[in-house]
Amino acid sequence: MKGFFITGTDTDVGKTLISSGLAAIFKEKNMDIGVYKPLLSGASRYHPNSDTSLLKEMAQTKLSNASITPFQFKEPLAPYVAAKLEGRSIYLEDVVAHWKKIQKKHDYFIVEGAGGISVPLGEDFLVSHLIQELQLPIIIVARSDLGTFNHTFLTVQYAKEMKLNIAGIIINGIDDPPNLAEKTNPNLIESFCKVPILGILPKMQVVDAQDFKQIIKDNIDTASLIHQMQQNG
Ligand SMILES: Nc1ncnc2c1ncn2[C@@H]1O[C@H](COP(=O)(O)OP(=O)(O)OP(=O)(O)O)[C@@H](O)[C@H]1O
Ligand SMILES: C[C@H](N)[C@H](N)CCCCCC(=O)O
Ligand SMILES: [Mg+2]
Repeated sequence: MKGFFITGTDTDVGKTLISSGLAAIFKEKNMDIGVYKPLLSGASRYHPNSDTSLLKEMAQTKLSNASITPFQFKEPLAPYVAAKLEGRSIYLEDVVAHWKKIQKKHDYFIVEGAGGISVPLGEDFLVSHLIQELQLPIIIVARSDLGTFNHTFLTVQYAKEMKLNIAGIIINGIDDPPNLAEKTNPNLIESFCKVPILGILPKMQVVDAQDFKQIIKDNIDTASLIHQMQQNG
């Protein structure tokens, strides 16, 4: 399977906005793109603002909300914990079984995890283990401000230890004008992590997914991402 797994240094770093924007850009290029956000906590997959709905709408896929997100949980917690509170147990093989069903429906996929790369998703697995199963290259979404170096470095080291294929890092939410940490972080991250920065995205005053798609186009070499997707798999 070809595509990207969008992970991050934390929850709320912009994975969904970036995943849905990238999916919309690939769709515009006539690519047959699907989305998968297997575990959603703290929202209903049918709510118009849920990760699931935004991904589906931007990718313009016919996949149902239930197949994009087979597992949903009420509480806004790590999926493993949210599942436990409902007396449920989720196993990696269940998530992979759903993936095997939907992956036949599109040529390319954007997959979003939940929170950061080591968040517990189920009984026996973290986000990183799901990535190993899906065998997709990862894009790491990181914050822009002070403190992000440490989170990003640790995420990259862990991803390397887990033998994941890292396509690059997207730094999201830079201020206008950028503060001193935001100005110096990209070079610092690139030189110590030895992973390419794919783009630096500004903080939006009013968040709109279509406008964000344009921001991605303006700041990320999406043609090169498409090329990478076509080569992989
Ligand atoms: N560049 C940005 N400018 C302004 N707001 C942003 C930006 N990126 C993300 N946001 C906002 O930050 C919030 C978190 O973004 P998003 O839902 O994409 O995070 P996430 O990493 O997918 O979180 P989760 O781990 O819950 O899936 C959202 O309200 C989103 O609109
Ligand atoms: C509910 C939230 N929006 C995420 N999907 C889940 C985030 C779990 C984070 C767990 C942690 O790193 O402490
Ligand atoms: Mg999200």
